[in-house]
Amino acid sequence: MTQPEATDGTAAGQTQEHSPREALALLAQAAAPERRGLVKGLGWLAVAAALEAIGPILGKHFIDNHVLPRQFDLGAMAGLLAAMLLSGWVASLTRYSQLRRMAAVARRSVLRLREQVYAHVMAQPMTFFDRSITGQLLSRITNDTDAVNNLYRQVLFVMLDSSIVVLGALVAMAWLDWRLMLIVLALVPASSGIIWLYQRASSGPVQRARALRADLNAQMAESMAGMAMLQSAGATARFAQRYEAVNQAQLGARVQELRANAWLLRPALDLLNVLLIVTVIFGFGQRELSGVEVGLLYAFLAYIARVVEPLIQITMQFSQLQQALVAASRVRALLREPVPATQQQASLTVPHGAIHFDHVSFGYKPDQPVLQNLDLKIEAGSFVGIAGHTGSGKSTLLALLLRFYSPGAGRILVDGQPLAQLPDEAFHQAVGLVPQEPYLVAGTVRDNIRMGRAISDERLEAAAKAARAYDFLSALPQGWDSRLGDGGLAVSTGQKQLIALARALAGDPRILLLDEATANIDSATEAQVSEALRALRGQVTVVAIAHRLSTIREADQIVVLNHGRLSERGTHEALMAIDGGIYQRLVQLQALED
Ligand SMILES: Nc1ncnc2c1ncn2[C@@H]1O[C@H](COP(=O)(O)OP(=O)(O)OP(=O)(O)O)[C@@H](O)[C@H]1O
Repeated sequence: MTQPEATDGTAAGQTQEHSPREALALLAQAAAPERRGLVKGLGWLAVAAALEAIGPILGKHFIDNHVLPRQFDLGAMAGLLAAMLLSGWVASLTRYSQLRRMAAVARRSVLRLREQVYAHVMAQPMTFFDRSITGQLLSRITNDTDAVNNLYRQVLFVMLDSSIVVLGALVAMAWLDWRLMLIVLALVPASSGIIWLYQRASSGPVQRARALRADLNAQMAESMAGMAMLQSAGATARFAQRYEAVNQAQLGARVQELRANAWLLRPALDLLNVLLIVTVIFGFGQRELSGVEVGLLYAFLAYIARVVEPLIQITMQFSQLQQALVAASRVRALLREPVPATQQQASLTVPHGAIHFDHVSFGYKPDQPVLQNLDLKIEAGSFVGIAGHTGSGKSTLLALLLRFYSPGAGRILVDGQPLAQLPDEAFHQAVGLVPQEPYLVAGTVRDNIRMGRAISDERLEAAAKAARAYDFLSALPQGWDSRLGDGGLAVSTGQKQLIALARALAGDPRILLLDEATANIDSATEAQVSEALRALRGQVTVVAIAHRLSTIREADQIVVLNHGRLSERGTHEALMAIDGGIYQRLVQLQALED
């Protein structure tokens, strides 16, 4: 099948809106089943912040009531000190246990989210994958959901926890002296201003680094998928150079981002801290410094120390937070991609396997018809070969039968029932496919034919016999327990193709589709495939696209497509009798090639 063209990086329908609201909605949705646990956790964090806020007030009492008036009431002083220590410890313990609880909620939420995204992508129609670039899709499922994990950690731990601490300290300060509290409160807009400046300086590099990273992933996935082509074309060095260049650019963008952090963000926040302390001390200097004010000064300095660190924490996480928000909104956009509604009827089955293309038209793009008004009846149990020039629509016809796409006009009937209405299970049971590129999984011969289906060993062997694969499989070093696929035995393309045929037949299909299954195999194996197809006559409807016309020579009916229209139809002999016909010319061309 012709490879789809990738025009842009995003799957269609994926608007690139990166609003924080979208991202937060995603978090809320993924954590929804654990809302109670989260609310409880937040409640306990508030208790911890309140306990922490008590410390400096106790310290103030200690100074004002005991140290300055020189009232060394040992019992009361020990009580105050113990209360300070205890409240600190209990606060730390509470905070630690709640943060652990939230980390677990985050892990479980991301797990759920990843499963949801995967299932959603799997449910997409083929047109979605035509529009997406595999590497970017992979990156979306793995990296972006990882980034959502980060977002959880940051939103829940840094942002919420730090905000609660800041709030607790501000309330305590207001209670002590609201005017001084207002001075400290100025810290919030001042640090927001710094964040804004920082964002402006770093958003370019942040976006660039992110885009380049996605590019790196996409390049890697594409290179792996096309390794044979790259190596045979001697293009590996060039691709490595391209990868290196993007890698360098990504590093450059990251360094720029870190520079903005090191030269702007941290020094500015430190300066702010110093300014604040100076202002508060100056504020005290303006008053008549009575004894009582010393305790207050102590409490305020203690609170400032507590407020500044969480605020710095919030701001320092900002660039990561930005990335995580972008990733989360992308995941949400992916989840918004609509899954087409099916009108399947549970009662339908495929008892025979007769196919009727009832005036079917189809185009991948609305204005470019690929199949035009195709009217074709295929009897149950018959063998039909599809031939035609390259690009004539053969693979497209098969893609429609496989329900990868739906006809634009007309309909496809199987045993008189609309193909679209067959329930998935009945459809997969009824239709077997042998693709052009046979595909082996890492596992034994049995695993490779069974493919996780509940099929008895006897049935597997019968399928292997029908596919003419039994003899060579049994002769492998460990017979049917030999390992194939990644890290397993190397078998020839022809042998892989016989395994693929056995796999398709093991499911006992009513309809068997072959997509250029004999294009890359030797003549001896092709003869075996032809023999197998002959033997299926009367039992299974076979629709075979064959570039190699000898495979379909004995078909009951050969259908020739030309620019998406049915142009000739008949047995090999009948079509060869059409002088100047497309089929005749294709056969002659092939004879010349051979
Ligand atoms: N996924 C796709 N998206 C857009 N256009 C496509 C897609 N697949 C095929 N086409 C276009 O549809 C037309 C028919 O292609 P198709 O693959 O069905 O032809 P074919 O007869 O099977 O060709 P070949 O023998 O080369 O496999 C071509 O013009 C092709 O470019």
